[in-house]
Formats: sequence, structure tokens, C-alpha cells
Amino acid sequence: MGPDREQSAAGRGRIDMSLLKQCKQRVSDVIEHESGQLHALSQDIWKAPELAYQEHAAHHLLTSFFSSRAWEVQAHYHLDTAFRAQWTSEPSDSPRLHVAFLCEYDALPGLGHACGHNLIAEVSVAAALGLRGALESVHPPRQIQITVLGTPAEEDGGGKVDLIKAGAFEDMDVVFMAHPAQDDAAYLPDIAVHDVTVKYYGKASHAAAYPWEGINALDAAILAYNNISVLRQQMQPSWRVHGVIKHGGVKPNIIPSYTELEFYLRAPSRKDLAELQEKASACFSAAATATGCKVELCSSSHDYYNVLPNKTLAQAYIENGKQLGMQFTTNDQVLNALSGSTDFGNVTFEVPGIHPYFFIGSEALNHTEEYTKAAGSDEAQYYTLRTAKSLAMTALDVIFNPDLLQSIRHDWKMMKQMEEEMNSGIANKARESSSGAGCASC
Ligand SMILES: NCCCC(=O)N[C@@H](CCCN)C(=O)O
Repeated sequence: MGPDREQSAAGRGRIDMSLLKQCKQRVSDVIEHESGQLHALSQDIWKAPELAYQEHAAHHLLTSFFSSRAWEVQAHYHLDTAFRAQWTSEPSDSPRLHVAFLCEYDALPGLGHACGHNLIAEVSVAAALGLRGALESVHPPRQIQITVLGTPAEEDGGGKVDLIKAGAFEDMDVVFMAHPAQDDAAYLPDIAVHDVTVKYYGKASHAAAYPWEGINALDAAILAYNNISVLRQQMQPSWRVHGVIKHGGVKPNIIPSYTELEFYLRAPSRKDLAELQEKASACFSAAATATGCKVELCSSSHDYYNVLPNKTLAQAYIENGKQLGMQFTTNDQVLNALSGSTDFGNVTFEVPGIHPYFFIGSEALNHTEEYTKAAGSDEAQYYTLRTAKSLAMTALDVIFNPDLLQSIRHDWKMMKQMEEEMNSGIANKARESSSGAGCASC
């Protein structure tokens, strides 16, 4: 066996290493060739930030981009601002392999693209173009379908969960995306999240003349906020609860008759999240009892699940990234920090996938004005395209090495089984502690 033709570990297939290398080079060339168009696409998304489920301009930009490059595009795919663009290589005798790249393109209220979702879209578009270009230049070992899935509403709502329910992931083998951060990391722990809106209904009254006639909904909101602060000391260190007051009353001389808060509850597993949810619900109800208000808890329609890591995919991504000059963080504080939550977590319970984080040339932190600036900077481009190359090269490894795919599937099954055993029996408990279903006004 020559150095360029290695037998795969299980001895079932041979990997044509020189072809794989040639394809990886082609990925880089195609992405470099398209860099101007990719930058323009990401700039156009960045300049007109849109909130969850309202990403109409981004949807139009992305679907037009793929239509003009002869991809088969399904606009408004199950959701107004979702889309699916696909390309399939020539048929072959072996079964088709379906890889998908996920785009996000929603922004944050008041801050614009402070989480760099314009760059997430760019990474996936670039990776898909690069991969297609590489596969068009050779005869791949099997028929390949590449899908770019436009997934709206990551910051609020969970478009991927809607798309899972619509069956969008059912025929996919491996899914890829990457998220802007401060470091390159193949995996950072994204934890489960439950969003809840808390509404207090009291009774208005003149605050000086006859306050005793009123029922103070602002007092309930403040007590709820403080109850949660007190709970925090007894929470697991890996749990997070944070909230804002969205309505706090209208005028000092009117006893507030209505207040509204929004909280995010987070924990590393759905099992812990159910426990946290019960404790937080008790805090919200206690505030209502103390003030005589009525309380309504409205859960958002989708909880996000924790992201299941896939060590085989992560390792392949790291190897490709290193070849491209990435310096993956070894800082334990970063690797073990809780990086938030994502609806990609739910996707990892459906299909094996990878959600690496990437440096964008700035120390700025996500969800700040500084990060918005960094996500729109020229400097971010180099890192964004490098990430796209590494993702596409990892997809090539999956395509050319059947043992790798088998190992990815094995990792996924093990992780999923472990999680599902841990989570068994929580479904009803979690439902009971949130009155979302009975919340007519949400
Ligand atoms: N780790 C991914 C970062 C993206 C992000 O910030 N997502 C939001 C999602 C909130 C959904 N309620 C987050 O706050 O973690």
C-alpha cells in the first residue's frame, strides 16, 4: 500500500489520500475565489439586522445567492424565513450520503449582529460552495447530497426546533455549523434553556389617596426577582437564571396593575433543567401569594437542549483546523465555561453534528456593541473563511472515510443513549411546573 492509499482502520475500504488532499486544496481554492461575494453577502446581512422569525431580507439575500449559482432552492421552507438549498452529485451504486450546513441570520434587539450570525451564515455558505466545488472536480466515492439549511430564530424562539418538527433533518447524515466566539474550540458546553414569561395581575388604585384599594403587581415582580436572587445561592454552580422586567407599571401615582418579567433558566441537562424549573416556579408563585396578585407563567414554545458533543467529528475538525493554522484553545476556563445555549442542541439529538466556535480577530465578547463591530469588520473575514474551509474539509473526511462516519454514528448513539437514560421520566415533571399550555394570553 502506497503512502497515498491507506487502508481504513476496519480494513473495509481504501481511502484515496491523494484524491482527498486534492479535494481539500480545491475547497480552499473555491472559497478564496468566492471570498469577495461571501464577504458582500455577510456584510449585507450585517448591515440590516433582523430579529427572530423576521429575517426577510437575509432570507432573500441567501436564497438569491444560491439560486444564482444553480442550487435547487426551496424558499420559505416550512417557515417564512427558513430555506433549503441543495445540490446532489452524480448517482452512484453506493447509498447517498447527505451532509448539511446550517445558517443562522437573526440579530439581537438594540445591538444588531452582536452574536455574529451574519458570519455563521457566511461560514455555512462558504463551506457548501467549497465542498461542492471539490466534489465536482472528482468522482466522489458515493453520491453526495449537500444541503444548506437556513434556520431562523436562534436568539429567540428556536427555528431549528420548528424545522425538526417539520421533518427537515430526517434524511441527513451529518450536520455542520460554526459559531463566532473569542477562541477556536471544536466544542464548548452549550446548555439547556427554558424561557419563561411571568405575568402578574394586580389592581390599579391612586397610590397616595387610597393605596389600600390596590394590588401591587410591581411588588410581585420585585419579590419574584429577589426570590430568584435568593435561590441562586442554593443553585448548582452550572445552573443559570437571569431575567429582565419588561413591564414595570406606568406611573408612580398609579398602583401597577400589571407587570411582566422574562427569565431564562439554564442547566447542563434537561433533567437538571426540570428541577430548576420547579424551583423557579415556586419563586414566581410565592411572589403572587405575598402580594395577592394573580400570576401566569408562559413558557416559550421550545426548550433548547444541551449540545451533544461528538468526539470523532471534533477530532477531525481539529486536525483540519490545525492544518489551516488554527490554534485551538487549551484554556480550561474557556473549555469548561458555559457558553450559553443554542437550538443546535436539539439538532444533535436528531442527527450527529458539530458546532465549533471560532475566533474572529477580536477580544470583544458576544452580545456587546463591540462584538457587533467585530462581526462586521474586514478582519473577521480571514477567520470566518478559515473556519468554513475546516468544516468543508471535515465533511470531505466523512465522505472519503467510511470508518470515520461509522465512528461518528457510534459516538452519537452512545451520547444520545446516555442522555436519554438520564432524562427518562422528566418529561411530565417539567410540563407540570410550567403552565405554558394553559396560558391563553401568550
Ligand atoms: N452559545 C450560543 C450563543 C448564541 C446565544 O446567545 N443564544 C442564546 C439563545 C437564547 C434562547 N432563549 C443564548 O442566550 O444562549
